[in-house]
Amino acid sequence: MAFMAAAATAPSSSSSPLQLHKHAAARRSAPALLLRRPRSRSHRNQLVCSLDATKQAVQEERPAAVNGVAGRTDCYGVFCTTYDLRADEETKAWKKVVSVAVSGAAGMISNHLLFKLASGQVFGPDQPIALKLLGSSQRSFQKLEGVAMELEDSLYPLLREVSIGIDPYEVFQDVEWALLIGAKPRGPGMERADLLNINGQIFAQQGKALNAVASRNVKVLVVGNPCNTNALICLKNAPEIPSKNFHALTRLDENRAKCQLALKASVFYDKISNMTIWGNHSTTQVPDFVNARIDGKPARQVIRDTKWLHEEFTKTVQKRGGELIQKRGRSSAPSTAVSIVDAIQSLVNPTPEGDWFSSGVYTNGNPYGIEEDIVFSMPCRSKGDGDYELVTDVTIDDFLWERIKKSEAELLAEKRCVGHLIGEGEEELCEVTEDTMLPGEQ
Ligand SMILES: NC(=O)C1=CN([C@@H]2O[C@H](COP(=O)(O)OP(=O)(O)OC[C@H]3O[C@@H](n4cnc5c(N)ncnc54)[C@H](OP(=O)(O)O)[C@@H]3O)[C@@H](O)[C@H]2O)C=CC1
Ligand SMILES: O=C([O-])CC(=O)C(=O)O
Repeated sequence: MAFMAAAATAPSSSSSPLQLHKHAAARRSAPALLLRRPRSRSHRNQLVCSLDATKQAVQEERPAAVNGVAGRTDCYGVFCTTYDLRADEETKAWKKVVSVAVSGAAGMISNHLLFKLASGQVFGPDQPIALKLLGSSQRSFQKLEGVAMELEDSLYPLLREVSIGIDPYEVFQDVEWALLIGAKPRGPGMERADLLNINGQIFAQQGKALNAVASRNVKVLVVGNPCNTNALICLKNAPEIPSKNFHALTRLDENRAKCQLALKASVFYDKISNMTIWGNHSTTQVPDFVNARIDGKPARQVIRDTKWLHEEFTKTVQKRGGELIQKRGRSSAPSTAVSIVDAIQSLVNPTPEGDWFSSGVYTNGNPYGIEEDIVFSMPCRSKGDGDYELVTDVTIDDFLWERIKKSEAELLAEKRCVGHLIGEGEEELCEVTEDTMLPGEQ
């Protein structure tokens, strides 16, 4: 296990970034240790070297140590610099550091997301952040080092700690947010069932790790596809964390739907509100024009072209990811990163009066009659405390309901495929239907 972390002692809060770099240079040759920030003022001048031998991880699921020595850590650069964070918090009235894990941290989406997180754009200008970057293998460790170097060179004042690792039991320790982006793309000739199984294993392991070591109120956002079913697998493997804390990212679909309505209505997209994506992040998703509003009016009062709404709008949103791949040669990354930011901000800020946002959440007593025990995208509101409630004042007409049932059926089929990963039976032959595709698949 290799790990890189900041610790806390001098320099003082008045240190300039340049001074921090000088300290970094001085520490670059320091022996490799797991450096943890002291938790109290009395420990400020200590470096705590901990190998945490008591961790009860499932050993056979854990990767081998990167440098061949279990518990050894690698530390370099400005994030090894010791500093007095508490003094910073006091003088600048900063909040307590928020600890955020990101898997797939060397991938394309993270390439955009990490810099938004570090800049303060996501959690706010008074919110220092610790980033814990998770890779999948020894091979990826070097890439993570490269990512950490770029973060270091960006001199973000709010970025107080960066650690990298390939063991989720280490990386997820005490994290308050887990942004699970890392997943295998579908390779040539790979069946959807294989994808569900391979990525499902990843999310089962990460769910177990979160259950073992993360904050008891960690918020988990699953991005890696197929994200709804991966989120279900993750939450089923983390029984000690509230199921309500798990989300599958459908915010990109919501943003795409808003863009299409704005284009059709010839308005700027900030005029579109109350946009729901129902169901799976797949080509069965249901972008809801029935409840959407344009400049405060029902979308159907502004866009009178029912055929367009029923046929083109729905299909365009469902297949937007695929169209983008065709044109760009790779799947959406910057817009996905933006939508992850939107999704987090929707949970940490109060939802504007009368509006809502979409998220793939666990169906447990939902008011719409959607099958329970799956992860389904639905309209949510938040008070800004990280939690959410489902919106009840929506109309579901026959058009929507018919399509919602289709997406529900797809998710139930996916759930049957991964029964062996959620403690519900043996591995079964997966029913792959034509509809069971990611937005990016043709
Ligand atoms: N929900 C949504 O709206 C969207 C979802 N996606 C999905 O997001 C995922 C990531 O996309 P993108 O960043 O473009 O993909 P990339 O292939 O660029 O990056 C994926 C990263 O995941 C890492 N990875 C693979 N397995 C694991 C693991 N077990 N633990 C941690 N990291 C792992 C890979 O690196 P390494 O193996 O070297 O560690 C790689 O860096 C894909 O599944 C994609 O389909 C994409 C767009 C929208
Ligand atoms: O299919 C993919 O990997 C990309 C994706 O989810 C999207 O663009 O919505």
